[in-house]
Amino acid sequence: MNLRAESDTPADVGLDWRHGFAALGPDFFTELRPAPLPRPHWVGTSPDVARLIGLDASWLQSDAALQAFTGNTLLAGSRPLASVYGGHQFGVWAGQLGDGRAILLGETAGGMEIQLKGAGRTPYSRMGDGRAVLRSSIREFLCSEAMHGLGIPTTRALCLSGSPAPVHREEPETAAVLTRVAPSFLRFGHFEHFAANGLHAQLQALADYTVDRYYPECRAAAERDVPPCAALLRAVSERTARLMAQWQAVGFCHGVMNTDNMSILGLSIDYGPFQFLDAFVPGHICNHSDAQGRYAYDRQPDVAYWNLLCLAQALLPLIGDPDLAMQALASYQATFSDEFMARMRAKLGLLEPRAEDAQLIDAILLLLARNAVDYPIFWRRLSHAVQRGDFQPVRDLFADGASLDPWLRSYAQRMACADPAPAANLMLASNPKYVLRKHLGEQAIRTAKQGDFSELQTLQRLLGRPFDEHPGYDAYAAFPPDWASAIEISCSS
Ligand SMILES: Nc1ncnc2c1ncn2[C@@H]1O[C@H](COP(=O)(O)OP(=O)(O)OP(=O)(O)O)[C@@H](O)[C@H]1O
Ligand SMILES: [Mg+2]
Repeated sequence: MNLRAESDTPADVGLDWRHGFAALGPDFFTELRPAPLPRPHWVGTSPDVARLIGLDASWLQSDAALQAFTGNTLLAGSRPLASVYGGHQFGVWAGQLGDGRAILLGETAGGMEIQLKGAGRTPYSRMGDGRAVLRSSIREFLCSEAMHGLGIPTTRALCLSGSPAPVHREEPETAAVLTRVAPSFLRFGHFEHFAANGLHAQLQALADYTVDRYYPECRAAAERDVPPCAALLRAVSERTARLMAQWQAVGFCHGVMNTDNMSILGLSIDYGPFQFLDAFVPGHICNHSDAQGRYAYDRQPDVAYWNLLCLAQALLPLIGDPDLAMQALASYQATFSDEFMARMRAKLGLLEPRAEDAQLIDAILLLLARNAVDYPIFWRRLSHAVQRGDFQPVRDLFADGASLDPWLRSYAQRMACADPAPAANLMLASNPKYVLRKHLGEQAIRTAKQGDFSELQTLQRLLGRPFDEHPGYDAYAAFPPDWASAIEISCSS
């Protein structure tokens, strides 16, 4: 088969481009073409994301789209490049990492960057092969769209293609290319790279670009005697705090919160060894490679703050005064707490805040942890219990149902004057019925490896609207099977 990468006329699909990042110049990236991948086939597409970037959703089904988004042909007007970044991995400065396997095609006129992950080696690939495997790409495809369905800021997934090309990880696997979309793929690690190398002019240019393009309100801060970079740090810190609150409330464990996996826009990015909690185990470690539990579920808000300290350190040459940098981070904890409380109140159906809510929330989280209760099922059952006035199905989740009764009495008192209907509606819109449990992703992977993508499509549909009932699909909202606990997810992808 002719792989066409070097020869074909670029496919013109009417996308207008503006290439904001590329305008920064060659210190920030290397221009290169994606490496061709033989005999590609579709694994999944997202018409919603196609519409988001102004792409004809029916064209997305075509062979021309398949070739373009596998990197075998170029899209007219695109300007492929791999960017350079660094990062702290598991708390240790890892030096230059850069994008070893993601190639940015450019930015659409509508302001969305399009990136191919797994599109071949780049100058930043180090020892890697530049590829991504089908297994991990399916997890990223589904989780990106699941997070969006949950209303949590995230990179999006436009499409996923597979190929019989072999890729070696712990065992032989096959290659895949994920096309993802976000306003920007800039990470804390981009700033750290230039700071660590003393490239302050480039650091300034990157910060100016980020402020002008994504945080224009930070310029106005200069008029109030706050340097724009300090205002930027504060804005990133607050977005990150809100993201952490959303992750914690929904029971999402990222698994590899290195600074190169922290988005400068506060998006969830890099769906590697992630997991949505089944049982509520606060110290749960989802990454099999994380022996110390650095990225355990309950450590995530603190890790994010540590990562923000790294960002502050990187921006210090531009901010000048360490006190100003620390002041910029000062609102992190309060922003996290406020947002977390707001999310948990919604989960409990509490329409207006009251001082005693923190106690009610702490108490239920403690009970859930002591009894290792299934986290999504607890909240969904509680929502139905409020709706129907029957709390027995909630009590049934606890080995000793009576141990929940004192809390249920406090909760009933708190809800006493409230009309249950709006409370239940809020709860049903805040407590998803469907989350991408580890075993559901695994089922979709197993069937996809046999060439059957129906399971993936079903999950895509359910997780895209996770608060809806979807009659007939209760099995996807059930307890995990016994074999789920044996699935081990590592950094290998
Ligand atoms: N197979 C590979 N070949 C080349 N580079 C790789 C490979 N796997 C990972 N890398 C690079 O190593 C760095 C750290 O990897 P990490 O697993 O955090 O990210 P990732 O999964 O590649 O992707 P992303 O963060 O873009 O979602 C990244 O910069 C990535 O480009
Ligand atoms: Mg990464």
